[in-house]
Amino acid sequence: MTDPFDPKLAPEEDTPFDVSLRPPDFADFHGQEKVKDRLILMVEAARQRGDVLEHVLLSGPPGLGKTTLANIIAAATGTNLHTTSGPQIEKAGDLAGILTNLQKGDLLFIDEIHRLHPAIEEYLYPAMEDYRLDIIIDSGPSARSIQLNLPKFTLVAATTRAGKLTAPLRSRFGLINRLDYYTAEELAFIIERTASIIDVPISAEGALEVARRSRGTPRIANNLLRWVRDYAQVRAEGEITGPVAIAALGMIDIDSDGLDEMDKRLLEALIYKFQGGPCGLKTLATAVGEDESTLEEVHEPFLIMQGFLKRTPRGRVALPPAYHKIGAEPPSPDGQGTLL
Ligand SMILES: Nc1ncnc2c1ncn2[C@@H]1O[C@H](COP(=O)(O)OP(=O)(O)OP(=O)(O)O)[C@@H](O)[C@H]1O
Ligand SMILES: [Mg+2]
Repeated sequence: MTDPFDPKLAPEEDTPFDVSLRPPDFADFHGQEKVKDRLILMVEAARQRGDVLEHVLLSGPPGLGKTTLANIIAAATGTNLHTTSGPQIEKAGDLAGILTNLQKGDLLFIDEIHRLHPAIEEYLYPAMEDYRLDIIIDSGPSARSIQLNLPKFTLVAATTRAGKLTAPLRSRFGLINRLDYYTAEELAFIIERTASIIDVPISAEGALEVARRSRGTPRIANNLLRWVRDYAQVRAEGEITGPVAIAALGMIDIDSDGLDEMDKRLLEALIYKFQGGPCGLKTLATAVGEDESTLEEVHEPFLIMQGFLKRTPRGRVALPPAYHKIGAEPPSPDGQGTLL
């Protein structure tokens, strides 16, 4: 059952809350040091040469800062940012409209680029490589191809599914950056920053307790913080201390590892219904009543990173910590299951 108060159910779209919390520049963007260093260097190199920045791909699970970084890159290069997304570009004409509207040096941000239609993707290749658009007008015998020259622009693309990108598209990016989950310490820092923006007192211990339960994800950390603030205001003295954070997050069934109800349901299904796996994604998705892509993009990467689950060619397999998490006995190493 879904809990209507689960802050993780807050819309994925950026709410005004989200926008006001977005770090405006590299200095305010905490964590992802490697990615940040590379981007800062690229921006500086382009600036010194008076050139346009190379195309950049940002990949990684939802809520880790891809859109935020695109905005920061635009601010750092002092260029106009045009934002669109894979599913929004339905026809080649939509892409042509966007590209022909760009001015030299502009930054085009395409979110969810893995959802771009393959036929449209092909128009993007010459646009990215040679700043040229080949479009076909008319159809049948009178079909003609015309070429338009585009201004030199930078494509910043984001994807939660880097593996789904075609090789030709991937090879056209100067730099591919994978964002990783944040450590609890990094998230605690981000939480303290957010707390000061929304003006709620928080202790170091309180920030760390929220951070540990945030699945390595700043968006979740900010959402949980919002809930903990409400709790602290109504049930405590207003300050978020360690015990206040623990009690607040316990009330919405977020456990000490940040696992939510769907994560636990997934592990339970895998262990109790499918004897710990291997179990195919489709079967698992049906068993827990969740969409396959949500399991694959949101729940699994975190469970894998935490060592609860592994993906094998034959399907998903539960690892010993998963059994402990749901209070089941792991199978003995000799392969004789002791489950039932
Ligand atoms: N490094 C960071 N420091 C501080 N806040 C951050 C950081 N990264 C992300 N955030 C916060 O988390 C929120 C979500 O980030 P963002 O929208 O950039 O994620 P995303 O990777 O684009 O997610 P999606 O894949 O769902 O589009 C932002 O509003 C921002 O406030
Ligand atoms: Mg985004």
